[in-house]
Amino acid sequence: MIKNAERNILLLNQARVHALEDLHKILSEKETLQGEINILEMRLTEADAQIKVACQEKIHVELLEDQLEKLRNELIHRGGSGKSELELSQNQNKISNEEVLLARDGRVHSLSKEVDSLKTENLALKNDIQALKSMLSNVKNTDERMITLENERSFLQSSLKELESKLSVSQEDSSNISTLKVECKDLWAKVENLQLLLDKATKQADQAILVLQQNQDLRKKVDKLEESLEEANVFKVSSEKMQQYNELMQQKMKLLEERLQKSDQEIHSYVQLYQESVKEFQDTLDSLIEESKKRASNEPVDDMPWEFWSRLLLTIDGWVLEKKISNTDAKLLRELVWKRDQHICDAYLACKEKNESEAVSTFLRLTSSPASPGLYVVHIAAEMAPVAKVGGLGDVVTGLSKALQKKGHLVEIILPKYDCMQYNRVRDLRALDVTVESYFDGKLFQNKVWVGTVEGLPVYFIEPHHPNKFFWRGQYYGEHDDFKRFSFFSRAALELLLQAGKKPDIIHCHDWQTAFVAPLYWDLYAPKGLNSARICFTCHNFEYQGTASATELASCGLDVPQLNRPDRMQDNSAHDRVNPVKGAIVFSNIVTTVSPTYAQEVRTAEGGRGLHSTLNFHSKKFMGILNGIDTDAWNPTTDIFLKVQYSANELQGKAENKAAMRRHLGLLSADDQQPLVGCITRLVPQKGVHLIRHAIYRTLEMGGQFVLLGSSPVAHIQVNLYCCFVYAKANDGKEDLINKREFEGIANQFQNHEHIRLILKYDESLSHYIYAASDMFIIPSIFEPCGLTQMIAMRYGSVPIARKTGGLNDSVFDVDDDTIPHQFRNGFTFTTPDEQGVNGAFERAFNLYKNNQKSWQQLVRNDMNIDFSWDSSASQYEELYAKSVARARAAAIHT
Ligand SMILES: Nc1ncnc2c1ncn2[C@@H]1O[C@H](COP(=O)(O)OP(=O)(O)O)[C@@H](O)[C@H]1O
Repeated sequence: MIKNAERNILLLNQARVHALEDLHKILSEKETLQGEINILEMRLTEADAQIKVACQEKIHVELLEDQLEKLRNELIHRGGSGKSELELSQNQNKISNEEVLLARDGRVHSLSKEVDSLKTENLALKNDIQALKSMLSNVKNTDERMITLENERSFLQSSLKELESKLSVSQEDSSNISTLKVECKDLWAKVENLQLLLDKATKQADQAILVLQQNQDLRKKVDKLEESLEEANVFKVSSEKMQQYNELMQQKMKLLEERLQKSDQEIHSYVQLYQESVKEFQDTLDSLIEESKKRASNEPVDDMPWEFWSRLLLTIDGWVLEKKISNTDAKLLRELVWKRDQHICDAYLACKEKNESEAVSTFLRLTSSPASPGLYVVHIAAEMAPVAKVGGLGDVVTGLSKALQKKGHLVEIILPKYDCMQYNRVRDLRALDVTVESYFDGKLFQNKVWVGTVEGLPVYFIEPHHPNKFFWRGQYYGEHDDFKRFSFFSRAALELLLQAGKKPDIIHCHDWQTAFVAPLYWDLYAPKGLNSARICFTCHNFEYQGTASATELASCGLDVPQLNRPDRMQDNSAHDRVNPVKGAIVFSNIVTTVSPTYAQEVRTAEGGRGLHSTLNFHSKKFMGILNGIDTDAWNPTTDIFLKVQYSANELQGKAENKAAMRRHLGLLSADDQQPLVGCITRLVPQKGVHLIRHAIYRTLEMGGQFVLLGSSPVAHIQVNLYCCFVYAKANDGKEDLINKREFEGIANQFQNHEHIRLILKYDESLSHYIYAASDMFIIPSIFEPCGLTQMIAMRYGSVPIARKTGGLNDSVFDVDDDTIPHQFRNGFTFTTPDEQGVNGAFERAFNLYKNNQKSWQQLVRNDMNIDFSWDSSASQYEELYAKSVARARAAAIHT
């Protein structure tokens, strides 16, 4: 701004100098013209005087002519009476008349000549006057111009003064800013110091609480001892009373024993009844499952041409002849073909892209377990899209389950029944007529069990009847008792499986919230008979480990001294704390994370958040599988949230969504070719919030538009400072609060801006719309376990600009990276998470968009055609599950 102002002042000064020069010229011109006018006026007066003299002489001449005429007439008159005398005198007169006439003629002639010359001079003078008049009017015009120039000059001077004052104000501002920056730095340093102090204080407070608790326990014991001492004293005083008291006590004990027996009998009968109903429920379920399996396996596939079945038979025959399969296997396979069995049809279609030996083993799998074509997988999770979704975890649970279901496995999901769920996305929700009792804090609590389908998947919702109303909090996470809430849920979920007599092959738990399942399963539930399963644990983000004071683990019935050990659940950095994620790594059969690059990163000290040594120790069972996306839910050709559906072959629809969204958000929509950058994210430090902020300003500088849809993981973060503090302590939420506040500030700054819009909330439908409307999508994460937004963005034709980390490194490949084959290049990447990194990638993206629309459109089409479905990732999970189950079965046979 200062530079602009200075440039304007310079221009104004130049204009002022020019105007003054013009003024001087005009003034000198005016002076010379005035001189000329004066001379001409003098000459005019002279000419007027001459004209006057000439006129007088003319009058005189006319008088003379009259006299002459009169004389002539007299002569003629006299000539008639005395001619001879007269003739003489006449002749004399004639001579004298002639002389007079001659003289007169000469004068007349010279006079008329003079008159003529005067006339011509007069005429010339008139012309001169005319010319002078026109010059005079020109001069007047110049005068007017001069006046307007003068006005302009004064106006320019006033704006110059204004600019000068602005300049001084902005100079003051900039000096203020620099002092503010210095102050800010100081403040940050102070904040950091305070944080350190806070951490210390928190640790001390924790220790103090422990000591306090121990003190309280001791005090209770002392109180009890004192009480019993007093009692003993009282009883000592009167032994009679003591005897009576003993008798009374014995009677009471008898009564109590009788009542206990009765209630035991009652409970027993209730338990029996309950077990019967559970068994009934399980039987019906099993028969339904059996029935559906039978139906699935018995129902012939009718929509395949006979040619298909014949080709299949010939393939099998070929393999027998080539001795690739045994006769018995061939017989079984032929039978499946004759029955036009769905599984062999699926197997054949799945093998299309595979080589022959892979195809043979796929077919042989059908013959080895014809009765059970798939696995029984139960997911126990805290999120599931779209009913209960905070971030990617929800998407993964639904996407992976749907893909496994498509591959022929039986998949079920167990979720908490949150009050804030999207109930309209659950079909046929109903409460079962049974309740499941589960243990917590030394007591048993009832759990109501609800069932319904979500995206075609069977889901069980657990509603605990616990006085703390664990899932009636209006939000999913961020409560002070999250550790209790989710350890309770993990145990209740296993209880449901046990009491319903289910025999899953795989129990798949996710993130710290359901990580308790792994130790609970092996320590408590396998011994109780729920022992058919292998445990798979997926960590979607090692940032969140849910550590808590070791004593808290006892609430869900786990043995604290047994588990708070360095090789089990003890946190690697705080030995009085337990770490659920570490527990799940130790106790699970399969441990995965959500991308191969992230799997490598978390095995290093920088990336593992304290768990790298545990992961390295258990590396044999640990691997990274890149997430997919649910391509049904994220499909621009069918997406109901869009203004217009579109596909890679018909990109006009995308442009229409862009125009409609700009109108919807009140952004300027004059120029279709103005690039629109999108960003949809949780506003947490992991996502590179400072780089998102930078990207907003950079977009503006480069002539683009920016739309941010950002949510805070803690809904009440702005309003409830106390909760924030609690959350900050438990989950490092302090920075989230700062980020959220900062973005609120930026959102306000750009409230009515024509190129920027910041929407700070969670909005599923708007997210779809933004993916469709944007041309580019920024993901500048500091670290990113997998990231789904880059894949969704590409599916909607929005080209990603991403930092090379974690799953982004496994899914976004730079258009200018020569080490990557052309067909895989799909976006713009940068390595260092700083402003230069963002700028470089941004400039390349903007450059291609603005200068080479043809290539850009091709890139968009390529991105939209990439297969990000769960298909191949689900196959990897399938393989891990199958291997683990096979190992367990083999081990069972050997024992
Ligand atoms: N503010 C928001 N409104 C709607 N959806 C959001 C919002 N923020 C993130 N999402 C969605 O959450 C998912 C983010 O998944 P991912 O990229 O794995 O990040 P994370 O799980 O770390 O939040 C995507 O489906 C994205 O569309």
